[in-house]
Amino acid sequence: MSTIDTAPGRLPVAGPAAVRRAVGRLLAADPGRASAVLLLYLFAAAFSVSVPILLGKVVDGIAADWTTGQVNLVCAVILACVCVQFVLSRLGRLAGYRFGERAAARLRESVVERVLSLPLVRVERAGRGDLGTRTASDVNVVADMLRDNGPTVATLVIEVVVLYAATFVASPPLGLVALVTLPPLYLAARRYLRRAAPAFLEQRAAMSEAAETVGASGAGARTVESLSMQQERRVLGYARGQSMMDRMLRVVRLQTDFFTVLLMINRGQLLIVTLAAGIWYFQGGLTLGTAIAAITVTVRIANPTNGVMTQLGEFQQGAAALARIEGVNLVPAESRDAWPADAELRMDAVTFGYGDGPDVLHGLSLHPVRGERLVVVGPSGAGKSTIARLLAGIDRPRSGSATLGGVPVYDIGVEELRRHVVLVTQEHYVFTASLRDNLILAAPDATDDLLEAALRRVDARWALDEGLDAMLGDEHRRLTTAEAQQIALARVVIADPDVVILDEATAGIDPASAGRVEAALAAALAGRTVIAIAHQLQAARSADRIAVVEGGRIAEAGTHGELLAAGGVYAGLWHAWQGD
Ligand SMILES: Nc1ncnc2c1ncn2[C@@H]1O[C@H](COP(=O)(O)OP(=O)(O)OP(=O)(O)O)[C@@H](O)[C@H]1O
Repeated sequence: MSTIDTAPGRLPVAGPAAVRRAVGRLLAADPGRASAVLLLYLFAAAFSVSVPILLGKVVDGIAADWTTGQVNLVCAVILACVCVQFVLSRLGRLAGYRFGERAAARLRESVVERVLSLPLVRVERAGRGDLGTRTASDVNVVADMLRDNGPTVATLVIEVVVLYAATFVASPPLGLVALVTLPPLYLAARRYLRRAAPAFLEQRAAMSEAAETVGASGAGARTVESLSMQQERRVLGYARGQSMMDRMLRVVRLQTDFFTVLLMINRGQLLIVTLAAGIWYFQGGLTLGTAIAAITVTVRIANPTNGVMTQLGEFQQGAAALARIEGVNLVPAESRDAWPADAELRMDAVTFGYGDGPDVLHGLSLHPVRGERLVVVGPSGAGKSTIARLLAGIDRPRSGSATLGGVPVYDIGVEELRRHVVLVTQEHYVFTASLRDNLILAAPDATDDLLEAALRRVDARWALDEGLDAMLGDEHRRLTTAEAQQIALARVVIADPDVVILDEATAGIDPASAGRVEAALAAALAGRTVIAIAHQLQAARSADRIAVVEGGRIAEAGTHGELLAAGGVYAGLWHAWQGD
C-alpha cells in the first residue's frame, strides 16, 4: 500500500481532548437551541415507543373481551401518538438544522480568521492543499455533522434508550434478555471506532496531499511544461490519488466488517427475545399482548441502533475534520507588536536558511540609504530573493538582525510594517471582489478619492473608466498581467510606505505593456527608498548603488561605474551580459 508522504511544514492536527473541547464550545455557543433539539427528540421518541406498547394492550384487551368502544379509544390514542411524534420530530429536525447552520457558520468564520492570522511563512509551508482542505472540505464535513449527523445521532440514541426502557415497561424479564447483546455490541463498536479514527484521519490527510499535487501542477502548469515535468507530475498525481484510494478502501473495509457483525448482533437479539417470549408465553408467564409488544419493540431497536453506528462512522469523519481544523490553533501565536522608531531598514551580519536546511545567507550586511535606489544583483540562487523576504519581515534571521527603526522587522505588526515597508513581487494577486476592495487592502481607511488618485498616479485609465465598484477576478473581469501590476502599484501608492522592495516586480510583462508599467512603477516609487532585486543587469545601470550578492554574501557594492572600474564580480557579469 502506498504511503502518504506528509511533507514537513503541514499544519498540526489536534488530539481527541482538543476535539472534545471544540465540540463543547460549539454546543455551549447556542445552549438554548441545542437543548430544544434534544427535548423535542426525547418527546418524539417517547410518543413513538408508546405505539407498540398500546398495541400490546389492544391485543390483551381483545382477549379479555374489551368492548369495541374501548378498542377504538386505544386505537385513536395510538393514532394521536403517531401524529404527535411526527410533528415533534419535524420540529426537532428543523431546530437541529438551525442549530447546525449557525454552528457551522461560526466555525467557518473562526477557521478563516485563524488561518489569516497565521504567520505567512507557516501558510507558505503548509501549502494550498492543506489549507484549502482545512478551510473548505473539512469545514463542510463538520458542518454536515452539526447540521445532519449530530441531531440524527441525538434522535437515534434517544430512541434506542427509550426503546430499551419500553421493553422493560412491556416485560422486565424480556427487557433484561434484550440487554444480553449490549456487551458484544459495545466491544464491536469500540474496536471499530478505534480503528476507524486513525483511518479517517489518514484518509483526510491523503485527500489534502492529492489536492496539493493537483493544485500545484495546475498553478505551475507553465513551469511544468517548460521543464518537461508532465510525466513526473502525472506519476506523483497518480501516486497521491492511489494513496487516497487506498485510505478510502481501508475505511470501506472497516465499515463492511463492522456492519456484518452488527447485523449478526441485531438478528441474534431478536432471535433470543422472540425465543424467550415464546417459551414464557407457552409456560403461561406472559400474555400474548405483552409478548407481541416486547417483540415489536425489539424489532424496532435494530433500526436506530444501526443508524447510530452508521452515523458514528460519519462522526469519526467529522471528528477527523474537526481535529484538522483545531490543529490550526496549535500553531504558536506570534506577538508582533514592536514599533519602529524611524524608517531605517538594515541587515547586520544576517545568517539565514530555510526550514532545517543549510544557511543560504552567511553573515550578510546591507544598509540601504534613505531615498536611494539600491539594486541587488547576483547569480541565480545567490540569495537575492531571500534578502527581500528578510527585509519584508516574512522570515526571521537565524542570527544577526534585520531591523526597521531599531527593532526586528519580523516583530513589527503587519499593519504597522506595511506603513513603512512594502514588498512587490511578480505575483500580483487580484481577488474576486470589487476594484475598491482590491485596493483598500493596502489601507483599510482609504477614501474613494485617495483610491482614484492612486489609480491616476499609476495611469490605470481602464480602472478609472470602469469605476471602483467594478468587479474583478476571473469570473468577472480577468486582468492582464500589466493591469494586475498596475493594481499592485496602486496599492503601493495607497499604502504610502517609506521603503519599497521590488523582487522581479516587472517580470512576465509583455514588451508591448513594458513602457506603461515602467512609467507606473516610476510614479509609484517616486520619493521612496527602493531596494530592487534585479535579475537583469539593465536595471542596475541607473541605480544609485548596486550590491552584488554571491553565495549568500555581499561580494561588492558601488555605482555602476565604480564596479566596472573595479573589475570584480559585477564587471564579469556585466561583460557576460553584454556578450563581450
Ligand atoms: N522556500 C525555500 N525553501 C528552501 N530553500 C530555498 C527556498 N527558497 C530559496 N531557497 C534556496 O535558497 C537559496 C537562495 O535562493 P534565492 O531565491 O534567495 O536566490 P536568488 O538569488 O533570488 O535566485 P534567483 O535569481 O534564481 O531567484 C537557493 O539555494 C535556493 O535554492
